[in-house]
Amino acid sequence: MAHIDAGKTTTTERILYYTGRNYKIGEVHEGTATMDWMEQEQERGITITSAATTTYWNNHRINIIDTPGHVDFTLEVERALRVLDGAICLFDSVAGVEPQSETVWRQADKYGVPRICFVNKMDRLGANFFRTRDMIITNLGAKPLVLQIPVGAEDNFQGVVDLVKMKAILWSGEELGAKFVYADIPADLLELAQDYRTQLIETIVELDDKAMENYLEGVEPDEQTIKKLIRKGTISGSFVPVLCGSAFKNKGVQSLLDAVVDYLPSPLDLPAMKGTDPENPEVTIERTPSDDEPFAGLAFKVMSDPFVGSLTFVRVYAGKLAAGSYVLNANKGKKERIGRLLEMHANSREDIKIALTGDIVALAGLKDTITGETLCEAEKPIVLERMDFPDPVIKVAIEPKTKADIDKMSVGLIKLAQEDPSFHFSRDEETNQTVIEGMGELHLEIIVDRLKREFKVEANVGAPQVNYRESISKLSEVKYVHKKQSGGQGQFADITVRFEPMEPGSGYEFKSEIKGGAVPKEYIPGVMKGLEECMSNGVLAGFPVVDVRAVLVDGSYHDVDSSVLAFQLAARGAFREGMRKAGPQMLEPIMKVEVVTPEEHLGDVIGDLNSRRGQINNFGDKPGGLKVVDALVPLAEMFQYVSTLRGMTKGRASYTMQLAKFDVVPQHIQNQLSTKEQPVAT
Ligand SMILES: Nc1nc2c(ncn2[C@@H]2O[C@H](COP(=O)(O)OP(=O)(O)OP(=O)(O)O)[C@@H](O)[C@H]2O)c(=O)[nH]1
Repeated sequence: MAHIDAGKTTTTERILYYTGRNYKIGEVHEGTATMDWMEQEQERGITITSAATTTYWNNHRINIIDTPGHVDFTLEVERALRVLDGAICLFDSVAGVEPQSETVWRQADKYGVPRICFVNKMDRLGANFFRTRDMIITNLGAKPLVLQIPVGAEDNFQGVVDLVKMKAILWSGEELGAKFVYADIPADLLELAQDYRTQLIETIVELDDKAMENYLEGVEPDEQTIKKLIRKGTISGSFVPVLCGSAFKNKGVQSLLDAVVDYLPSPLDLPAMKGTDPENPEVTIERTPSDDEPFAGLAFKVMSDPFVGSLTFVRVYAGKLAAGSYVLNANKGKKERIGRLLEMHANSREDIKIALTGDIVALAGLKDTITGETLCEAEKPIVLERMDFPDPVIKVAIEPKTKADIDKMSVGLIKLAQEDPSFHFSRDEETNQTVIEGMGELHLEIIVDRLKREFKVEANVGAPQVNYRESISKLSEVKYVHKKQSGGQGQFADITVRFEPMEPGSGYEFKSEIKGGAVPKEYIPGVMKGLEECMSNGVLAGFPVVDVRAVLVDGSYHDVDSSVLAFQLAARGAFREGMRKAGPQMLEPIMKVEVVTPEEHLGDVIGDLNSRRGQINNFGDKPGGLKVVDALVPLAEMFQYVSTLRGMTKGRASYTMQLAKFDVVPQHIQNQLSTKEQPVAT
């Protein structure tokens, strides 16, 4: 995991080569990287989908997922971190810890994933290992444990000093299979190496009383104990080991692989996986990671596949999964037959008979299972914790160029949405328009491109629009009576609903405080349904409503005329009235933007950000005489920023942005939005 361009794919290619999976090394810039197998990835030199690959090193099986760095594909990082047991966090040694590294670091924190840092690109002009180490402390708030220091840098980068063995490892060339030798530590590095070795030992003996006692008596732990303690502290998150190298020049990758085996957890090191009983969601169930436990696995990715229809990637958390067997989809309560079981190697595959605890495998031809669902042994059902799916922040209208393509487009959109839960689409029956929603301009551009290439649909695309939200600013309580008596059976429902604002990011919640059956139990689902329907359609301009709790406080019913439908209709009425009285407001996504620019363009960059309603938070210096500007800017003002910035700085500045928060839209813009038409394809 890393910021865009730190070298994830380049490093993964070396790993596949050294572990004997590939016989040649694919290069990202030549469009031949194995892991970037999609055409769009090869053309653009970026990773879009996460390919899962299995390989072996020192008698250990390693499953690798190479994640994208671009923020639009954050879902891929999220699902990889949900199912992997450890991560390598890569840094560009010139740029150090970049904004997207911070984001993925926080994501890894959320899932408690132990990690190793690899300071890559040590061959580049301006490489600085120690500055990057310091930034791990200041920017990530983590505790780095330096296991290697570099021998030379830039053109003269030769290898590393291994502080565990107290030996230099020098690579003798830059050719693919680059060979290395162990050598004595160069004299000019001896003192520095000794300092860092002392820091290393003093940190790890803290984890073991016996080792600490010995150390205080002047006896250092032996190599085996050092490794054991580094492993212990890495898994518990006490520190993060830091290594360095240059993937592109084939230096440092073998020792990185050793570190993966030595320090990152095996699936068997992990605590029992928590889940719930599908029949009774309040009951917690645990599954110990062991082949002897009943099978439980999580589907974390679904990919359409030209040969087998669809491939469902599953991480096995407990037990065994055999080809030809039946399992239960615990979320849906449906049985699925495991036809083919495949071990994936980037885009090739191998049929296997059985998968064991800890394995990541692909299942061919599952019928009902989607991303985030649990497969398990039918007699021992469990629902494992799902993963978080980010909500789309932008949308565009699309329309097939010919009427004949309408059906093909629907098929394509359904398939793409199955693969990618951060992509949504909807069809407005009234205007006959299809709107696609995603995480950013690049995300939607790739979707449209895939529609064209994989589903042969040419589409007209409208201008991107922000996915606004609506919320409320104060509490309101309304009584609403739905009554109809004209002809046929009458309808009656009476409810009182309180609408309460909630913390940003808390979504929507329903609660019932009904006592004594004022609204009978069987009608409450009607109220819930009516409210839920309205939540996707706010009262100001029809945007989804968030951060609201609706509490059903009171009501009454009629013995003959009340029905679920009547309560559903009452809830809709209560929603409309209640929201209007609760100080409704529009929210917009605010992006954290970081621009890196040569000093001479700094004034222009800042002026332009100001004109985009930007709030400049910070200035600073970057290596190479560059300036960095941090700002918060509404996403609505950031469309096409890439070309403006390029024009303004003659292509010398770069920027990244990510979602920081949702904030209230200024009133004059809210007024425009409430009257504006929804997006139209051009
Ligand atoms: N000089 C130098 N260049 C490197 C090194 N590692 C990677 N690169 C180059 O950096 C660029 C980006 O590398 P990638 O491997 O695509 O980076 P990535 O992190 O996978 O990028 P995304 O998937 O797009 O986020 C490519 O042009 C690589 O050749 C290195 O060690 N030294």
